[in-house]
Amino acid sequence: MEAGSVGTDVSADHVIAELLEMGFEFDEISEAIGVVGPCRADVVEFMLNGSGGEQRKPSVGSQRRCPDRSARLANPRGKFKQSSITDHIASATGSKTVSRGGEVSTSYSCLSASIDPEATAAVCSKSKPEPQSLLENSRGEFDRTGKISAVLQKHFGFSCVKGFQKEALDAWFARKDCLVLAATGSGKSLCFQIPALLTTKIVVVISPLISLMHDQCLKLAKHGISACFLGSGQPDSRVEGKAMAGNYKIVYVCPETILRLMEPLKKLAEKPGIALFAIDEVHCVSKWGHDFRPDYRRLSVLRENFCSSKLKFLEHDIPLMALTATATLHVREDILKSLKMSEHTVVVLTSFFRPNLRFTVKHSKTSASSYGQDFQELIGTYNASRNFRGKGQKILHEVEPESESSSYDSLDDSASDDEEEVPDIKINKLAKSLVKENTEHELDQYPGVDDFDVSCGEFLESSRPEIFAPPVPSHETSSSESFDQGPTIVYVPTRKGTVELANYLCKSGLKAAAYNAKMPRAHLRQVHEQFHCNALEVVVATIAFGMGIDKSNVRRIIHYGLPQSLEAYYQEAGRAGRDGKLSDCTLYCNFVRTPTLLPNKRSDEQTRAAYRMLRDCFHYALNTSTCRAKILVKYFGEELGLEGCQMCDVCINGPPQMHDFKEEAAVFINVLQSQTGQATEGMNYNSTDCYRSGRRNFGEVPDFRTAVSYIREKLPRFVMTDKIWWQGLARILEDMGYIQEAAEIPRVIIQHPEPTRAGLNFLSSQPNEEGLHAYPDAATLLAMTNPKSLSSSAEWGRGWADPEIRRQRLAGKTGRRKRKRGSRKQPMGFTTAKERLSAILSKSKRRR
Ligand SMILES: Nc1ncnc2c1ncn2[C@@H]1O[C@H](COP(=O)(O)OP(=O)(O)OP(=O)(O)O)[C@@H](O)[C@H]1O
Ligand SMILES: [Mg+2]
Repeated sequence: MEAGSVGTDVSADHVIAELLEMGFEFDEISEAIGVVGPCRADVVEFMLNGSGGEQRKPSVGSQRRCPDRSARLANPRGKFKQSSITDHIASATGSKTVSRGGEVSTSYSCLSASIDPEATAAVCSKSKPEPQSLLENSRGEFDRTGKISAVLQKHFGFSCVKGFQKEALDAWFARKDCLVLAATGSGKSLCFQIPALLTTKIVVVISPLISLMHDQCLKLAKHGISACFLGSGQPDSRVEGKAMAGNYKIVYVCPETILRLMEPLKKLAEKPGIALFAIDEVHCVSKWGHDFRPDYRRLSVLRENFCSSKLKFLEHDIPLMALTATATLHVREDILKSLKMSEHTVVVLTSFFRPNLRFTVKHSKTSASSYGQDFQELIGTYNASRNFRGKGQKILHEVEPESESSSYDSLDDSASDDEEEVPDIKINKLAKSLVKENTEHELDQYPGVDDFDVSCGEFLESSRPEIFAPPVPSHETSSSESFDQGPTIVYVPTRKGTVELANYLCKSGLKAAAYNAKMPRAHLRQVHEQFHCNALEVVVATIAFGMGIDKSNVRRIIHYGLPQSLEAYYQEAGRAGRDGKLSDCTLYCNFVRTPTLLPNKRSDEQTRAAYRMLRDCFHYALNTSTCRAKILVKYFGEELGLEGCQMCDVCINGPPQMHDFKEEAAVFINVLQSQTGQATEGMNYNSTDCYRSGRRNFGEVPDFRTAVSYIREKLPRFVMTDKIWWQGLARILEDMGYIQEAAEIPRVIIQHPEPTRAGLNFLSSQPNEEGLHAYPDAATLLAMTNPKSLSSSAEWGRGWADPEIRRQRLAGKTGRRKRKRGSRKQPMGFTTAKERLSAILSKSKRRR
């Protein structure tokens, strides 16, 4: 709770609006205001603790009872009253603390204003005495609350820690291992930075990216805290030596390096001591996560080596604190196990919901030919705000008309290297040389590229720490003024895409730069710097740019192409709106193109998991009926309540009309049933009886394409239907549990669907069933509304009805697809691909 940051001077109306937004009931608020007056902190305090002692918490689901909701919905962009992360996470959302033993507690805390010192003491009293160093500056009298408030205020300018930060700090005080799961931008870094300020010991932080370590060290130095980072490149013995001698309060180390530094770290643990090992972005530990880094997995050495049973000088094990914003339940379990975290690990879990992020999905070809349509609005926005700002941007307009000179591929080599030139010209000049190196559709597979040209660095505390001004309450800025400003990050899948799109945006007058792992490190570093000092409007990047980046005013995250997982998507989207103000996260996805996995070495098990993640992501994009924020947090195991976010495209537009898929579903399942030779009790659906003569008649295995081709051939009313439409139906039936994938490794689109028992029951009972009503997904809607065929298979289907064409095609003479020589896939047919399919057959036989 930000006590005092919103003072008593704001009107009662404002306080009421804010607290309604947070989810409190109107009656409660007005009762509290009647007692304590119109101060938000006092009102919350009263509602949580004051009236009858009963704690009440706002439920996320009830967050949207604000009376002005309809006005906001009508004009969400203009007069939207922006909610802030600080409001929702610091004050409103209690964090759940769960020990691995199962103990759960919920807390609402503001150390400086409303915390109950006895409650805090209760946590301490269960633990051993405080470390000596914690007592040093307080004349033997330990005042944890006051001390935390003091360092927080002194170094960071914040008045209080958030609930989940306090939980994590409590775990550290109790010397317990701790897993912190909190939304992007919620402030996880403070959980491990504050301990460094409360003891004479050192905090060691394991972090996956040099750029991330660099940014954090730079900020810490500005806040008067000495720090250094040790990357994986050429070691600098001077910085490393100083770090291992305890000269910096916080030492950031990449996982590869920490494994090399085990012996020096043991000495450091002896003197001056290691207060904590923090493992940031800990989802990188898990093979089931989206950013698996094998070296993260070896970090179990920390628990194994830095315990009192191994190091006799230690009075207790050095606590581990693992932190992430994107870990599913499966990944969380894997983290605890892989890092060998203690049985008593405290799990601090807060909401993953980001109330100020507005999610939208749009259909697009996501190719260079669609830039014009898709980026028109973005270009217009920046150019309009530049014109509005007038003079300040003149220098850029002078450059832009020579449009060649502002694009990557057409800069003049002879341009002077004058130091005084404007930054975006410098970036473009540098980038020009990169174009040739980025012409392939290569992919950046891991965000974990060491994207800086330095492998270590030291950051001494500045003598006059810079105190960041506390965030400006959102009602004090006009949303229409602030929304359009602030930078944009566009994520594209390929390196070539970064250069092409950045080039296009530059030509359209924007200050844009490309960023991918193949570019020279000097360029990457420059883009980082330009981005952070607001010299760039748009960074077009692969996944190499993202994790942990903490720039407060990013207003838009655009994904131009489907990410590989919802974890990656939410992680990247989490770069937006870290100041708590309304920000847009737009995903452009080609609904009719089947997404594919990035080339990568994977075991079968990992491939299966990777396809599952990609499928979940595709289904998110195709969804037309469930709030997007709801799907996203559900993915991380959280329920958002019935109302949803009320901001995403689905909440705003509402679901499409339901469609009765009964007839088509019966036909489809019946054909599949015949393919697999499954018997159905009492099947009497006349229109499809003709397919029941056994699968040998038209296919040897359940096969989606064969089934659809067969339906189009046999039932004239379906001859014009598109494959995309049937894929949509298959998704619905799979969701309902009527069909399942028979292949060992399910892909994004079902390939070998076989009816389940429930599907067969539907088939036998369906003449009496009322209907099979479902929302068509986005691809199905396209197929229903688009008069043109979406997939080339529609044409294939049309021709298929002609016996002669069919004969020719089966003979491979006029095959629709001419496969490259050496291509692994076999042409579709009824007697081919035996090896590949026999595995499926035997699996489906086993199941039966
Ligand atoms: N108690 C607090 N009060 C106000 N602001 C805070 C507080 N704690 C952290 N912040 C601010 O929140 C912002 C985000 O913090 P941080 O980078 O630690 O987020 P994060 O949770 O690590 O996000 P990510 O998962 O994206 O890395 C920072 O700019 C920080 O200053
Ligand atoms: Mg972080």
